[in-house]
Amino acid sequence: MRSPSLYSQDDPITAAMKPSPTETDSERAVRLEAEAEAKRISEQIDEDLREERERLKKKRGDVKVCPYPPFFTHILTASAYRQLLLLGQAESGKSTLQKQFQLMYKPNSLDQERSSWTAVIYFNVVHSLKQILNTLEQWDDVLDDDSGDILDINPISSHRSKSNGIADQPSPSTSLMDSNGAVNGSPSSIAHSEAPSTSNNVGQSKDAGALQIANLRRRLSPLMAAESQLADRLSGGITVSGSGKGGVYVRSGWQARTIENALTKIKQTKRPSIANEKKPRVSESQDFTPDPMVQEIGRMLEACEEDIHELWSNQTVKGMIAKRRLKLDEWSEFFLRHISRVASPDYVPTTDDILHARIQTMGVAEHIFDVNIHGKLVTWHLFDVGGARGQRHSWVPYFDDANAIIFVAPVSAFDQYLEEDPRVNRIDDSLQLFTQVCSNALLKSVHLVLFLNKTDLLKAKLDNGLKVRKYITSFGERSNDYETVVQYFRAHFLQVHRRNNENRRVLYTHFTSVVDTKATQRIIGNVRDSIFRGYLQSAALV
Ligand SMILES: Nc1nc2c(ncn2[C@@H]2O[C@H](COP(=O)(O)OP(=O)(O)OP(=O)(O)O)[C@@H](O)[C@H]2O)c(=O)[nH]1
Ligand SMILES: [Mg+2]
Repeated sequence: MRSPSLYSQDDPITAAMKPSPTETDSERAVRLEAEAEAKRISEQIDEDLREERERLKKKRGDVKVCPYPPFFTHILTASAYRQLLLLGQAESGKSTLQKQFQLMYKPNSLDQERSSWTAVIYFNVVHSLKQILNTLEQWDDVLDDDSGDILDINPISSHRSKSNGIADQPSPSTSLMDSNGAVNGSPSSIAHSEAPSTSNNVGQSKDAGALQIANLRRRLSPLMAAESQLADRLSGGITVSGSGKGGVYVRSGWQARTIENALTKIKQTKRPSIANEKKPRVSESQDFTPDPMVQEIGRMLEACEEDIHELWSNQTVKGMIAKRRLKLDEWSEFFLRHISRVASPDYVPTTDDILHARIQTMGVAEHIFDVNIHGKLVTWHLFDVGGARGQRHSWVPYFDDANAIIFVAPVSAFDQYLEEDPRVNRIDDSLQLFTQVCSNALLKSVHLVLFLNKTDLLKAKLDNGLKVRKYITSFGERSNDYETVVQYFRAHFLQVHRRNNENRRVLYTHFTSVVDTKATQRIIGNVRDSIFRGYLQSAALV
């Protein structure tokens, strides 16, 4: 059983990387093997990226012709090549933020890769269904004597005394949102409301419920079998140890490879007609190469749409979510709620779908944008890193040339634990990581921006009655409202910064929900301006 979190300032670097004191020989062997494997893959990626950077340096046309007076030209020329790192733990929202940069500065490129996100979204759906079915199976005997099909009005009562460990798993979850349809807009239309069982028909209704789940399991089994095919397609066949929760890691440029790897090259220059305004527009000129395997899984999804609805609206499933026995990933709910659209035959991911899609970053992915700063084009090289512990050593080679860092910390994660080490609260891990970043000698002059992210999910959790003090004991008796909670977390990050700020640099903080395009793009604009102002200040011009 994990103890509640109390952030400690004691040597967080060692604390973050320390193996368990009770680690057995076999666990140690597994850990060392996993670390060696992660290191090997990471080195290969570093090598690929180094080559790519060399190639880019050679053809660097980043410095644009500038009509400014000579001294100003010098400043803009020197600043014309900027490196921006997105750092933070796994699932914090770095890649989602990168997509917002892409939307803002290179919208066409998102259009070009739109179709490759279909496989990711199918994978997210199939994986979520598997998670539901597996959890149902694990709770089978408990449900027999616990009427799991009756909704619990108190979503945080987790009935741990009966737990077989599932409720303690560190799966990130916004599943609480489900317990209150009014808040999250869960489609009450698909939640068929069965009358609660009376004492006379309890046994019968349980049998019927079990039969219904068994039938669904059978009908959905071909789809479940497709999960590994999708994972293989996305990862290019590379399995990374510690992928956790059955997730998939992808390398830089996976979008192009996914399409390239498709077995046939059917060029389709015209997309199906798009009647609905909300449907995405795929560039007419774009070559679209459907992957037959992904198409086949699309057909399976279409055929199983009713079954997926039935499972998602099943009272036992809803009850388990409400009781937090089933902790679905936050993106699961988004796609299951939109299953009719996702399972439709002419499905093309919307921008919102792409922002909610989940795929783990392996190593470091570089993205290049031309950013307009006061009429000048400055080329930004944005590095989106993998945030899982096994990936973090690959960040260091990028520290030397970094000009700015956006550190992304998910404040909704106060009730979640690291996939890599279920004893570590995610907020603790973020604080430890932020300490490392603030105190790193290579980064002491880097412009530092902090995104306290996933504020939408934090709000939903607090609205659903989740108590911060249950997970963060130092929170004490403070009020459990959104403003108090975010300011409390912010104060902790500011304290870390203050304690590690020999250079007296400014820390810019923003409360964000990076799936919110309008708000995030406004913040990106602020960040861009603050980076530029910081540069001019350091050049003593203002
Ligand atoms: N609701 C909500 N979801 C978010 C937010 N930020 C990220 N997400 C979702 O969280 C999941 C993880 O986000 P990613 O951007 O993939 O996380 P990451 O930091 O790149 O993770 P790694 O690549 O593993 O290091 C995705 O499904 C996102 O859609 C947010 O502010 N609100
Ligand atoms: Mg990522």
